[in-house]
Amino acid sequence: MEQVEVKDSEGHGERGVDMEDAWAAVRGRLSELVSVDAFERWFKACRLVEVENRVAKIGIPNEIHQVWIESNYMTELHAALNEMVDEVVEVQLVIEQAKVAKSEVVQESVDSEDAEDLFPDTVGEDDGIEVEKRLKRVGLNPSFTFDSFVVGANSQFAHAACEAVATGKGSAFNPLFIHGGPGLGKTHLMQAVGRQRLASEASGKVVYMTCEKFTNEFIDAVRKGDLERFRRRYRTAEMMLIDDVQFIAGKERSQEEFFHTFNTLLDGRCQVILTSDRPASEIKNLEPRLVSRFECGLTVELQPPGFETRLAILQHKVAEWGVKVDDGIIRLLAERLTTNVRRLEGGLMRVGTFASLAGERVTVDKVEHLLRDLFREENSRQVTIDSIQRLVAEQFDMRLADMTSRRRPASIAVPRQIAMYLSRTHTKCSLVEIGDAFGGRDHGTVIHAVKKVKAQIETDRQVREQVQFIESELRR
Ligand SMILES: Nc1ncnc2c1ncn2[C@@H]1O[C@H](COP(=O)(O)OP(=O)(O)OP(=O)(O)O)[C@@H](O)[C@H]1O
Repeated sequence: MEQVEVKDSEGHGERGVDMEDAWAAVRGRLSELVSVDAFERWFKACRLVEVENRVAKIGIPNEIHQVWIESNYMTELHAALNEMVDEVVEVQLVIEQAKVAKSEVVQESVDSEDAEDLFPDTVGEDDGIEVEKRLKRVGLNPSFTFDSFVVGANSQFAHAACEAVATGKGSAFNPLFIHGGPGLGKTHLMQAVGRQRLASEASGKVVYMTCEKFTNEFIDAVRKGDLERFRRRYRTAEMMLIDDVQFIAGKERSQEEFFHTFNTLLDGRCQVILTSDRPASEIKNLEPRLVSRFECGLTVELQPPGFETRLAILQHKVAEWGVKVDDGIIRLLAERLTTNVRRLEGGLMRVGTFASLAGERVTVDKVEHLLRDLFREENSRQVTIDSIQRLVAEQFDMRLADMTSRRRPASIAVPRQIAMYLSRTHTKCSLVEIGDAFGGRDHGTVIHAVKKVKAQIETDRQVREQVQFIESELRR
């Protein structure tokens, strides 16, 4: 095999070969050394970052790739690098998360002067490769696609809205505001829209950024007296994806700038998608005019997936990653890891890696041991009647003791009924146990409270919003 010579970390070797060419050669060799499946799954989204002093750095998209490649394919990776590039003594896997990669990309673009660099307008001869390149450039994670997102009742509406925006049928959903707890797929769905736009429109000007990044760049631009360039860069986008918008809370000047950027983008018919860990109206210290701008399109929520959906997500990941784990173990993970999808992924990865390395069947005891920290955390996150009572008392500014007292003014009775309703819907406690926890009330009183609050949620907006807010706090 002919070797591609690589000498420095600037992307060029003595023969002017850049990292992309070198990696293409390594990929070619790797595709001969590992199965087609493994190659597609584990090496497609990687790149050669540099080779310096015989140490090769390989950029990988996430921790899962790291565990998997380190456990299974280091020999092949070494061999391919040695044959195609240079004799390397060490291979380092470096996680290039989308959010981090994006920052680097944007920074490069600042240096290279203006907005044109952010949005390459031409597509090369090979559209497929071009799309992958553009994904990287924009900072989108190649694995965040619609195909890899498992839809359940918890995400149906958000998924449908994102698909509509991606296919151009949701232009009225502007901005699209996606909120929900951590690890529930907000970034995944948002980036899937960006990906589709990039894949379908040759000149789609897509920008992905975290709100933290926006704020930092803004502060930097103010410091350098370079606001004009900052504005030029962001106000010419056709699709703007902004992650973790809650980060802007309490930052007055950044909010001011954000407000104007936002207006310019919407006036220019740019599609804006925002994600947040809570609804706009619940972001503390967010200017009311921004709240109302965020709410003027469509707001969708991602909720934690139910058991069936967790099971489906795990089954999908098992197939996608090619891990070998018994169905019984998959069910166990779906039963025990309930808070979010990131945890499900983490649990499955650990179990799958053990199975592959140890080459033995994973037993329930082994899972208990391997995932003991995750299970412990899940247990401590369990919603209890006590945690509900505390939260409701805090929200309604009443004494905790009144949850169990006999006092009956509406300012106490109404929150107490809400707390009973939440105890019934968010814990596995029986009516009798709930009655006991509320000062020894009988189960009929609990049934009455649950019915009443249920009806009020349907008819009374204020009660509905109060209950929804407490529910979102319980999930944190
Ligand atoms: N429905 C789903 N189907 C398949 N994978 C999912 C699903 N939901 C989430 N994931 C996966 O879970 C992980 C976490 O998702 P993501 O980063 O989008 O969460 P997030 O809501 O943006 O979290 P955070 O607020 O912490 O940034 C990702 O690897 C994502 O691919």
